[in-house]
Amino acid sequence: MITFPNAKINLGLYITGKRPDGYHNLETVFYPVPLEDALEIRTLPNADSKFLLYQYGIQINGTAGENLAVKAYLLLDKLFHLPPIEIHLYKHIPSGAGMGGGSSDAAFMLKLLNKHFQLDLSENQLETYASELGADCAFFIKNAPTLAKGIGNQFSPINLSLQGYVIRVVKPNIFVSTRDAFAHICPRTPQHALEEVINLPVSTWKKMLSNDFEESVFPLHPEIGEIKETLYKQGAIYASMSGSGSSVYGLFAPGTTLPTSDFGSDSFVFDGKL
Ligand SMILES: C[C@@](CO)(OP(=O)(O)O)[C@H](O)COP(=O)(O)OP(=O)(O)OC[C@H]1O[C@@H](n2ccc(N)nc2=O)[C@H](O)[C@@H]1O
Ligand SMILES: Nc1ncnc2c1ncn2[C@@H]1O[C@H](COP(=O)(O)OP(=O)(O)O)[C@@H](O)[C@H]1O
Repeated sequence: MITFPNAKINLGLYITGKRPDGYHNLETVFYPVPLEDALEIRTLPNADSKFLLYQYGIQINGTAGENLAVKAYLLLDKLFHLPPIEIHLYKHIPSGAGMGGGSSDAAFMLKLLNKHFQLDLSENQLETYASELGADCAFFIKNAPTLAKGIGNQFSPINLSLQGYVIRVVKPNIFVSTRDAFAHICPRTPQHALEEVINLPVSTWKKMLSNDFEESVFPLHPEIGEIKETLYKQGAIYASMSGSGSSVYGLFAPGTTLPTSDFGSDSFVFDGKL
């Protein structure tokens, strides 16, 4: 059985406070983007090990046991004693990009196992398991535009459609660790309420909507800020870094033909339609 875990972008991201457990409270809107990995599982009868992981496409760091798709399998295996499986993971979503690729693989693995082994888990149960695997992981269960608060795991659905908008995502060859990006942040209350700004026309977002991580990440890596400027020069209505970086996206009016891009041979570029 196969599934296609997609990426997300953050529309606005405000770090509002630091909690006693070291995590940060934030406010953001997660929006799904049609840049997809491919994740396939097959039951392995008479296998010696619980799982075999085959990985293709973009390389990611870490051992098989550290892979979030595997962690998702092991989480449900602990509870439901699943048969051994073979996992094929084709990575298209760059990691360390702020696009939630690893979290998406984990959430889609939970959904895939639920279906494949008929576990009959509800969306709420899947969200609860997903939140054990990463702060933004549960978003990918419903995978619909969501306002997130708390540590990024308290969700309210929002009525927002960017359908038809053209998107360009650029990920330079720079790895920004989410943990390090948080370490340089000074939490504050946002100037404009995110719930309100997100309902305003996209043309107002340039002035009204921002990502607090840009202030901590752009000075360390000016190339990332330059990509945002380039996307505006190319005609983006709104451009921003996604999550804790290092990817930057531009939203362009429906029907836009994007100019040819030259962000350097080291950069990953995705052009698509929302
Ligand atoms: C902050 C966001 C916004 O979208 O960044 P991106 O991952 O998208 O870049 C996400 O919510 C991230 O979610 P996720 O990537 O799952 O975070 P986790 O693995 O749970 O946490 C990585 C590290 O970030 C820090 N962390 C994470 C979330 C949070 N609300 N406060 C934190 O301080 C912690 O130091 C934690 O050890
Ligand atoms: N299936 C996976 N895909 C991508 N990254 C993974 C995966 N499993 C574990 N990781 C690890 O998770 C970290 C963050 O990856 P990812 O979630 O893609 O990025 P981001 O947090 O920037 O959105 C990376 O350090 C990577 O090694």
